[in-house]
Amino acid sequence: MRRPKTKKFKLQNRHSEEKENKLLESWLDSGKPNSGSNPLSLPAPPEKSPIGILPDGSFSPYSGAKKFSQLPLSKKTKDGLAQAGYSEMTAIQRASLPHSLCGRDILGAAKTGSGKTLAFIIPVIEKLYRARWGPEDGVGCIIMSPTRELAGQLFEVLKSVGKYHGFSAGLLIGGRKDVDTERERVNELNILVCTPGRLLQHMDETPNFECSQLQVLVLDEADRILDMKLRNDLNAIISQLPKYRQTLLFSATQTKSVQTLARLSLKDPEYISVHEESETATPSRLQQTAMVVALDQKLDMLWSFIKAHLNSRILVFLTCCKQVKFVYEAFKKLRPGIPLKCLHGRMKQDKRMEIYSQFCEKRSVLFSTDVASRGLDFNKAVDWVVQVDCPDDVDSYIHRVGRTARYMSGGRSILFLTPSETQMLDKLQEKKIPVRYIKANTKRFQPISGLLAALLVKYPNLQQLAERAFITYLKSIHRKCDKEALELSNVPIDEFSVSLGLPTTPKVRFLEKLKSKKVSEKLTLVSDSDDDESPSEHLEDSLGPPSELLQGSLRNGRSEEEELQLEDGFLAEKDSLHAGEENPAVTAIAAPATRVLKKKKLKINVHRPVGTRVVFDDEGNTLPPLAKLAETITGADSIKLDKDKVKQRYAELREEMRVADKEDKALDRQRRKEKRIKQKMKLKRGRDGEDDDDDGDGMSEDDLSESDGASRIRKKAKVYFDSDSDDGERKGKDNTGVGSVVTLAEQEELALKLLSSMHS
Ligand SMILES: Nc1ncnc2c1ncn2[C@@H]1O[C@H](COP(=O)(O)OP(=O)(O)OP(=O)(O)O)[C@@H](O)[C@H]1O
Repeated sequence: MRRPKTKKFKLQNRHSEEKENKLLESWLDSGKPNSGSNPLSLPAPPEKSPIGILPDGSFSPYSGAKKFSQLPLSKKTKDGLAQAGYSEMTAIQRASLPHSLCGRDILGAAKTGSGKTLAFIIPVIEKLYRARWGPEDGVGCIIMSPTRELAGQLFEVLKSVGKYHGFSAGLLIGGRKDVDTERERVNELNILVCTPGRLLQHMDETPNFECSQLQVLVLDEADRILDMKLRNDLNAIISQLPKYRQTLLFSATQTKSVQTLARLSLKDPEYISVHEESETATPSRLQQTAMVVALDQKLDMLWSFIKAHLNSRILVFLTCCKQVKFVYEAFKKLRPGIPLKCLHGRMKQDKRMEIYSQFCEKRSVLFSTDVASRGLDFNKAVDWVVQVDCPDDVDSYIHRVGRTARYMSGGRSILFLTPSETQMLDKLQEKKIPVRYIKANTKRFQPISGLLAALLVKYPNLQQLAERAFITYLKSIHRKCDKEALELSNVPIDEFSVSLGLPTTPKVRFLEKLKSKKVSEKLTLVSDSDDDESPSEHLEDSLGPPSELLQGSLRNGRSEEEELQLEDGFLAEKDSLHAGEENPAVTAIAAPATRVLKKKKLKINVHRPVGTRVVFDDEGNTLPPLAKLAETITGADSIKLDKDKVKQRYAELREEMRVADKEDKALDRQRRKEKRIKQKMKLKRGRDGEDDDDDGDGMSEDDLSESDGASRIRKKAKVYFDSDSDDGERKGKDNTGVGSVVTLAEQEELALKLLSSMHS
C-alpha cells in the first residue's frame, strides 16, 4: 500500500533534484553563476572566487571556494558544519565537493587524515535533503566501511554534521546482539552506516528489507572493501542495489583497476587525486623512521621503546591477534609505567568500542592488529605509530602510519624490520614514502627475554599464549615467504622462541611437514640424477640456513643511513651508528649470516648437552633444566643480556619455589595428620555407638573450605583439641587439661597458615 505513494513521491523528488542538478551543472560548466531562479535558494558562488579548471577542462566557480559557507549547501548542513568546528575546506573537499554535489560518481584519493570523510558525508546529506527524503522513502544512502570501529566513527561524524536535518540514520555492524531490534527498524532508516557483513545479513534475513530506492552508495576505504577478502560480500550486496545511483569511492590508496571498478557500474567517474603531484605519499608532518631489529630482539626493542616514551600515546601494530594478546598480557605483568590496552578482531564488540574510545581519551599504549590500521582518527592525538612486524604491503604501511599526523597535527612512526625484510625500504622509497634509517640508542636498550622466561614459569596461561603467538607468527611469515619467494629457513626459529620466554621451541607441525617435504624432494632428485654426492650432503643443504640469501637481502651502502636525534634519546647518535659495537641492530647488519650459524650451534649445545639429564614435559617435549634455560638466555644471546639480572631473577625464583614447596609439604603433612585423627575418632565413636558426624554440626570438608575463616580455625582447633594423640607426635596438655596433639606454638602457626591460605 505504501509503495505506490512512495514511488510517486520519489518521481517528484527526482524531478526536482534533476532540475537542481542541472542548475548546479550549468554553474559548473559555464563558469558563471546562474542568475536565474534557484528552487532551493542556493547561495550564489563568491563574486571574486578564483576560477578553477575542472578535470574535463571546464571552469568551476566553486573550485576556488575555500570555505564551506561559499558552497551551495543547505543552511542546515552549514549550521551543522559550523557547530562541529569545520569552516575551511581541505584540498580533497575543495576538489571533490563541486562534483559530488552535482551527483557525479567520484573516485577520491587523498593522503591519510586529509578530511575524506566530510568529502562524502556532505554530498550524502545534501542529496537526500534536496530529494526531500522522508521516513517512508526507506534507505536512501549506504555508507560502507571495512571495520566496525571505522563505521562507528563515520556514524559520529554523520550525526554531528547532519544534526539539524531530520533524517534517520543507523549503525549496522557485526558483533551486536540486538539484531532483532535492528530488523524492526532497518526499513525506516534513511542512511545506513555499516560493514559489508552486517548489511548482507540484513539483506538475507530481514523480511521486507530493500534498498531499491537507494540514491548514494559510499565505500570508505574503497580499495579494502573491493579487495579479495570482501569480494563475495560486496558482489552479493551490489547485486541487490539499483544501478541508477550515485557512487562515491574514497581511500588514501585508491584502486584504479578497471576490472575491480567494473563491478560497481560507475558512470563516467571523476578521478580526483589531490596529492598525486605531491612529493610524498604520506602526510608531510609525519616523521617516518625504520630500524633493523633481529626477530629475537623485537620484544626487547619494543619494551625499550615504550620505556623511553612513557609520556606518549603509542599505537603498536602486530601481525595477529595471538601476538597482540601475548605481548599485551606479558607487558602488563612487567608494568612499564604507562597504561596498556589491546584491540583485535576476537574481542567482543562492546569491549572493542570501549578500548577505542579510552585510547582516544587517555595517554596509553594500544597493541593492535590491522583492525585499527584504516580510517581511525583517535582524536588526532597519536604521537607514535610503532610497526613491530613488517606490514604486508606498502598500502598497509601508508594506512598504519596514517593513524598519526592527521589534519594539521604532526606525528612520528617507526618500523622494525628484520634483516631479511629490508627490501621494504626500497619499496617505500619507490612509492614516495620518505623513511629515515635509524639505530637504537644502546644505552636505553633493555632486554626482557629473561624476565619473560620467568613470567612464563610463573603463569602457565601466559606460556600457552606465547606458544600460540609463536606458531601464528611463523605461519604468517610462511605465507609472506610464499608470496615473496623467500625461505622460511632464514627465520631464527629457536632464538625467536627463547625471546618470547619459552623454555623449549614449540613443535610447529606445518614446519615439520615442510621440512620432510623438502627432504623427500631432495632425495628424489638425488636418486634421479646419477650424482656422486652423498644424500646426506643434500640433506644438510636443504635443512641448513641459506645464509647467502639472508646476506643477499641486506641493504648495503650504510653511508646512506640516516639517524634521527630525538629529544628522548632513544634513537642512536651518529657515533654509535658506525661503531657497530653493542647495538643489536648493528650486529644484525654487520654479520647476520655468521651470527645465525653461531647461534644455531650454541642452541644445539644448550638443548643436547652431553651427559646432562634430559627432562621431559607432559607431552614428551624435552625441557632444559632451569639453570640451562638461564644459559640459553644469557649465553646464547649475542645482545649481551644483563647476566647478573637474569641470574638474580632465577635465584629469586628458585627461592620462591623452595619456600612454596616447603609450605606445601607442611600443609600436606597436616592434612594427612588431620585425616588420621578423624579416622581414629570415627573408629572410637563407632565403638561407643555414636553418630559418625565427627564435627557435630553436619558440615562436610567442602563446607568447611567454603565457610568463613574464623569458623575454619575453630573447627580445625576443635579437631585437634578433642582428639586423642597416639600417632607418635609430641604430646602435651593445655591449661584446660584436655589432651592435645599439638603444642600452643604449633596451634598458633597452624591458625596463621590457615588465615594466610584463606586470604590468598
Ligand atoms: N575542513 C576541516 N576542517 C577542520 N578539520 C577537518 C576538516 N576536515 C577534516 N577535518 C579533521 O581532520 C581529521 C581527519 O579527517 P578524516 O578522518 O576525514 O581523514 P581521512 O582522509 O578520511 O583519513 P583516512 O585516510 O585515515 O581515513 C579529523 O579529525 C577531522 O575532524
